[in-house]
Amino acid sequence: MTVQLELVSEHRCYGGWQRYYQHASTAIGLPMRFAVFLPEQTEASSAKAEGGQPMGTTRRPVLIYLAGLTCTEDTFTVKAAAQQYAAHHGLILITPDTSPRGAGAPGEEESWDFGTGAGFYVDATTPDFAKHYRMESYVADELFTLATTVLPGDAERVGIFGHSMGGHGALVLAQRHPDKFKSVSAFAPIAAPTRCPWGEKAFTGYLGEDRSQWEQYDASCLMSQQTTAPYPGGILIDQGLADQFLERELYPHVFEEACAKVGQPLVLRRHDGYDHGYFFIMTFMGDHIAHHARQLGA
Ligand SMILES: N[C@@H](CCC(=O)N[C@@H](CSC=O)C(=O)NCC(=O)O)C(=O)O
Repeated sequence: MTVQLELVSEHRCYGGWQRYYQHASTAIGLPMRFAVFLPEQTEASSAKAEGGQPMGTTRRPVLIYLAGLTCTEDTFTVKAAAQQYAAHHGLILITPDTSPRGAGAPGEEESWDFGTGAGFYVDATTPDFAKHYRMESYVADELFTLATTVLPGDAERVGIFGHSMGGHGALVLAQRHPDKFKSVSAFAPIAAPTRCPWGEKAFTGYLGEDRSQWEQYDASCLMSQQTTAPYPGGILIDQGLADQFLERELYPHVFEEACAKVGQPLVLRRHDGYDHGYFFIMTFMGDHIAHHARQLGA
């Protein structure tokens, strides 16, 4: 596979490197951007990066983070305080943008909860969106492959987590691709998108009016249909109780019920006073990265 990754910028960080890349995405059919933190355990070097060669010789576990509505690859990178924990455990952290940019689909710029910045990590099937809005394929196939071939990630040790729309993405992609993602966690995920306004709007636009098609991208529906626990090592979810979106959009109790029904171990922690933002996320980031490090054998 010949892949041209354009290094947009790199920054020394906790003994490793924080990098931003752009590339021509085959899944999306447009340029895409992602950020990656390479811990020093990958033996990254700026000389190798300048030469455009794969950097690092030691394959390390990878953790993919999916961000929420309105975010880019930069949001988690600068706001979540995650690199210090990844450096400690020797984990590679990768976070993609949240949608195609400049797809030209009708209505994609009209609202902050649909279209640009709101790809919902699905492969769209409606005619207006099917060509470029293919975020499931982008994350689970293209980014996964980049992370474990061009970048020095270990393909057998990849985990996934995310926040809000990205928490939904993590819980769904993990269940749809358990062969690829060996650990999963989420911050304030949209846990039952077929029941909430954000999910109804996105799924109507990306998947069409037939609600039976939506269930394949609803973490709670997927979990309730499992015959055995897909993640026997456990799933971790943190939820703030002062979250402004909790009642209307998130429904963590529905996912909790689905896990109980199929015997999926779940640690769902509810925290007084925490809202939906990155101060909440950074508070519990160390626990999430430790959860993945344990399950990935980092
Ligand atoms: N613009 C919106 C708020 C958008 C918002 O809160 N986005 C969240 C994710 S929400 C679910 O996916 C986010 O992560 N924002 C980035 C940040 O830096 O906080 C509004 O007007 O309410």
